[in-house]
Amino acid sequence: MDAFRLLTRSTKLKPTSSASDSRLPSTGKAANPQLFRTAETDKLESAKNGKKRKRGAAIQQDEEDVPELDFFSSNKRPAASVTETAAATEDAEKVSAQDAASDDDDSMDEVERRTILNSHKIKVTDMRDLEEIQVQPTSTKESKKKKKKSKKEEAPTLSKKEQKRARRLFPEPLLNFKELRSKYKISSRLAENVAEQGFTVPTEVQLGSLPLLLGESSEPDLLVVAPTGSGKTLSFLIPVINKIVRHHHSNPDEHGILSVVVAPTRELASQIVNEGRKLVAGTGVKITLMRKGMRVGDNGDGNVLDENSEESSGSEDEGAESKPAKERANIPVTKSDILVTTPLMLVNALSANRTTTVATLPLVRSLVMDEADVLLDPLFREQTLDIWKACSHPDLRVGLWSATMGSNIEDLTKSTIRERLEDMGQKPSEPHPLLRLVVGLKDSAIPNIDHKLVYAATEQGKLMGLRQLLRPAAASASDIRLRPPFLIFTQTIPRAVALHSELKYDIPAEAGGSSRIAVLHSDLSDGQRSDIMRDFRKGEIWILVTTDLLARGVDFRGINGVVNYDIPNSAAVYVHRVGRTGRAGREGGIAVTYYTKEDIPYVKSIANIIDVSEKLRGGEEGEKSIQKWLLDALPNLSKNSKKDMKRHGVKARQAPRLTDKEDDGKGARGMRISTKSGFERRMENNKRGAIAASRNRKAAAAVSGNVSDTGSWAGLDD
Ligand SMILES: Nc1ncnc2c1ncn2[C@@H]1O[C@H](COP(=O)(O)OP(=O)(O)OP(=O)(O)O)[C@@H](O)[C@H]1O
Repeated sequence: MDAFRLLTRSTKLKPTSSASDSRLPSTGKAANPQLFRTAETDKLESAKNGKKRKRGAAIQQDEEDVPELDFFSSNKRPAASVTETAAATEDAEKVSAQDAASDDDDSMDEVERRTILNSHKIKVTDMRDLEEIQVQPTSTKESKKKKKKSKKEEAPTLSKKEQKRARRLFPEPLLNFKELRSKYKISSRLAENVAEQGFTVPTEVQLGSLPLLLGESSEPDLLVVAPTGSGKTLSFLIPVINKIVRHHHSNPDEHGILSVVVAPTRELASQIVNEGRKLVAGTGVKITLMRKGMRVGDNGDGNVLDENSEESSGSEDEGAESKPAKERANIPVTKSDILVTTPLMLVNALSANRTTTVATLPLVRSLVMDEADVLLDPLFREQTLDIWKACSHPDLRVGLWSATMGSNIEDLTKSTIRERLEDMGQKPSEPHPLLRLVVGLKDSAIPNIDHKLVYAATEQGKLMGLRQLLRPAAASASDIRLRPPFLIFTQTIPRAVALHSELKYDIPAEAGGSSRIAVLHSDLSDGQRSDIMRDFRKGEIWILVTTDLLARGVDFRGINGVVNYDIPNSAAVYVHRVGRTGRAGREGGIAVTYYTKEDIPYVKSIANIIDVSEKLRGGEEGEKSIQKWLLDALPNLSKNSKKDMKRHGVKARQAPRLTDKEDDGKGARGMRISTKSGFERRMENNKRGAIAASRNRKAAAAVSGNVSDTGSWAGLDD
């Protein structure tokens, strides 16, 4: 068969049975959030857990007690639970401390640890040079002993395999959330706040990373690569908050920014603050979202944060920065412990919009980089490194978290840690390792979603395919069925705008009309962006057209699917985009990727990711959507073309930015997103609406007393 015809065959589409509708992410039924485990370790873990439960179940919740999760909203907490009462905290500290004492001697032997970590596909590695590991062994007692064994002489002769083995660590895993208090002695109020989230089982990344960050060994610098939606936020927030609670106890007079969390987008930063607020309630720790106009940096009295400007939320106003110096001096200064920020926002604040040298943040002991690979990518690298270097405390620990991490990022991390120490001329109070924790296969997509790679030939073909997708009611058995809510990704802002204006009249008035579909991108104001995010989370918007702005980190729990209307610029972007569905182990999410003739050179890396994800999932060869013939037939991309694609996307879609006047909402000519004019579609839509309304009136008259279900999603009728 001719190679082109071969390539243009779409992957096999499995009809989605109606039964699968009942297990959609939006139905809110959270499965076990762990992606990898075996029956053998289930038994081992429950045996261990059983032993502990007998001693007291203050924090661990039983399966039956778990509240059902809402249609992609955040967990609700009873108002009373968040009131900050110091007395209650103290009482709880005493009770839980008694519990804690009874659980002390429950450590596992190395075989058990290995079994559990391996079955959850958790791999912990010491990233330092072998010589360093021998001089300063850390982590578990056993690995310490091993490494002490005259490794000095052995090191130069070790084979690569042996070196790998020497670096491998098997720390104790966290079996349940109760252990946070009983074994790791975290603040009782924090432990309660975690328990109130209603989570029953720690996810793999929590299971592996929390003991490393909370254990007795010296806190490491940590690089974590774990699947999308696997609970990394909780994994870094718990240790950061706990460290600050401890700090407040031991240094009651030292207040200021003790931790900085950096995230690439405002949407993600604000989500981290929301998660953080649930965890800090009643602990005395304060978490703040960085906003324009806030004053931060060393004023000689530690780090200050001008909170007056925080109230200027959402708007683009210049806040305190624009106020005369006299007025600014009178602004009451409140101190925050955790600052969550985008890189540019903090660097601008530290350097008066790049007009001065970057001020320091001398009290910061923890720097968390969420989506670290993108923060250290050339796009943000300079700003992120400036922040890293501004954190001048010798005992700073860094955490780098993402679902994807190239080896170049690991190298950059190692060299930055080294350079920073050299520049400072001051040694940390105790030596500590740089560890790497990987869950599953590095840089792979989650195995619990269905991937569909669909050849659409042309731009028009994609639009037709998408419209087909919007009509689940009319779909035949062989079609893909995707129920809202879902996200649609495009390559550029003009294309997102154009696709939105093309689709918005497709939604019948009786189903909510154009208000059900929205577009979100970085050209919108802060206020517009947060309104759209809020409405999508509330379920008022069903379809959100967006750019890679929302590709990373953003957690809409009940999203049923993701449509890559334009193929992603890299395999990593694919992993993050599709990871917006299938969060916390939810099954039933779908990721549809359309590709055209122009895209064929770029599809192989995506097909490979899908192939690996399907292998991780297991199942029959015939059930896989990526067949071997497709992988063999797709061309490989050169290194340079990959780089070019990562930077600019598919060339043909790089629409020159149109001015507002020129923008007809349809993007550049050759790559227009349009089948009919907006006017034609509006007229058609009005006509459809009138017919449907008249049909409804007749039906309502016939069946009196029955409430019509026009608000629910039944697809878009022709
Ligand atoms: N142990 C748990 N059990 C069930 N749900 C959990 C657990 N831990 C976290 N979650 C939920 O899982 C969802 C995803 O978590 P989070 O946003 O931290 O993922 P992530 O690993 O940071 O993903 P991404 O790589 O996409 O940023 C959240 O809704 C969170 O509340």
